[in-house]
Amino acid sequence: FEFGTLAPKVFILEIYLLFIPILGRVIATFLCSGEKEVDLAVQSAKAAFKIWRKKSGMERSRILLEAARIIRERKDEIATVETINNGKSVFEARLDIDTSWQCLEYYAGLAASMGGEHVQLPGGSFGYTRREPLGVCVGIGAWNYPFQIASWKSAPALACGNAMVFKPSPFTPVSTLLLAEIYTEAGVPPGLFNVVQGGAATGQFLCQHRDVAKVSFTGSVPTGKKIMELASKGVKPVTLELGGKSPLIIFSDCDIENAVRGAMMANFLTQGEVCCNGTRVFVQREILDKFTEEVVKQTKKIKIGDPLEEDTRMGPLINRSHLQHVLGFIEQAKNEGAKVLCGGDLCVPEDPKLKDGYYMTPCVLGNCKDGMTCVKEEIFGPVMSILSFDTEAEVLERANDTNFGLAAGVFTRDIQRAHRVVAELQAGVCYINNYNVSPVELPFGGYKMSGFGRENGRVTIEYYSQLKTICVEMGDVESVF
Ligand SMILES: NC(=O)c1ccc[n+]([C@@H]2O[C@H](COP(=O)([O-])OP(=O)(O)OC[C@H]3O[C@@H](n4cnc5c(N)ncnc54)[C@H](O)[C@@H]3O)[C@@H](O)[C@H]2O)c1
Ligand SMILES: NCCCC=O
Repeated sequence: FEFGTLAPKVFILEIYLLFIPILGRVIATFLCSGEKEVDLAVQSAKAAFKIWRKKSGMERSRILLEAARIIRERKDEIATVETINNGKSVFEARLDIDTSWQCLEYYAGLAASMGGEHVQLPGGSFGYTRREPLGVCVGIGAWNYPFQIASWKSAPALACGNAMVFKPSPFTPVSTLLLAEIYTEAGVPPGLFNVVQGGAATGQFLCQHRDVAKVSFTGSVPTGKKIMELASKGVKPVTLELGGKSPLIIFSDCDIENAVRGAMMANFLTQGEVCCNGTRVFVQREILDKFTEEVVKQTKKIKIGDPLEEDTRMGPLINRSHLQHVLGFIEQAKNEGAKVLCGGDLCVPEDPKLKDGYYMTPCVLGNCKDGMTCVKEEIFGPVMSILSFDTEAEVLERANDTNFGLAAGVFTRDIQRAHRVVAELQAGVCYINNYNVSPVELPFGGYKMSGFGRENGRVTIEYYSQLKTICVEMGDVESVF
């Protein structure tokens, strides 16, 4: 809940109220970091960077492995904090924490093998390249995967020898502090991973800071554009992990049970508040009725309620205004001719203590058409839109008809068709016969307005390092003068 804004260059403290979505009430207030605090954080990261960059890859690797070990050991505690802060089921939060320590382990594994190449030149001369860190990197996160986002950004950054100042979303400020605590306990130099709290103004101070070498951002497209603009003023490289409206294509020759499970995974994790969700579900006409019937049946079975209970699979949305925003999309979908096949209502769980939380029933919309708002815009809530199609060529054209390009999925038993279709899909991450799995060994990121740069996978090393070329002369200088 943001109070006012901070005009650039004017130092006014903002106060944030921290709501707990499970109960719908304030559990804390905190002050945001202003220009002065941001500068202190960057300066302390800069001092830590001087020590860290001198360490060998093996030394950095050992510390990252120790941090990964501590995260594994504290998994339940971190997952509980994440659930209280975000509202996602604790079952799911534990999976997020798993991909977090796995990410640290993965980049610990790469840290020691980072290096350049040696090139022979005429006359015994030679050249070589060094892969060097960038300096102080900034991470800015969204509220849907707070701990995971901070881990996915900091692990490759630190493995490459950088320092990081991270700003979580003001809606979910807590779990990143645990990550900072863990890095410190694991042995990183003080200040190497700093956390500043706040909203847009704090984020702007970070992006504009002259000692910041790079900005890695996860959030919405409109904010991504602003960040790119700010960073361009200092010619700072940016990674943008932005929103999506991804297609999931279900061909009639698929294994229907798997396709239904895939569609559920593609739409209802974290209350549907997932960037890469496959919310445009294109189903081939021959199996439309059967698929729809089964998806609706499964959706109605999702247990909504206190996300700290083991068998809950859907908790509250992040806050009241977002809940209203999502319900507004459903109202508009009805007005535009979509049919609510299930859900889409406010939900008051039986437990009286949850009565003020931000719960809704997961929704499946039928009779959807390409031009409807629910099909075109990112809803970021538990709302699946089902569309029918007849041919492969037609569905490809329609699937790609969007400015977003984060993810896409296809379900079919025809292996040739599967690869032919994903080759044509304009999306950074494509799934064949599954959806929303995130192995950290594979790069993650978008095409088109869903952003650029990647997280995870070997390639991300290139987004957190720079290449130096050294040219060595073994003979005399042959001057042209
Ligand atoms: N592609 C991905 O990996 C990915 C992952 C998670 C979420 N997302 C996207 O994030 C969005 C939801 O998250 P959100 O509501 O937190 O997004 P948001 O853009 O509102 O905010 C994201 C972060 O940016 C900060 N911020 C806001 N304005 C800023 C500014 N002018 N300068 C600097 N920082 C600023 C916010 O405080 C927050 O920390 C969705 O669109 C979703 O698809 C993308
Ligand atoms: N598990 C990856 C989710 C990132 C997007 O919100």
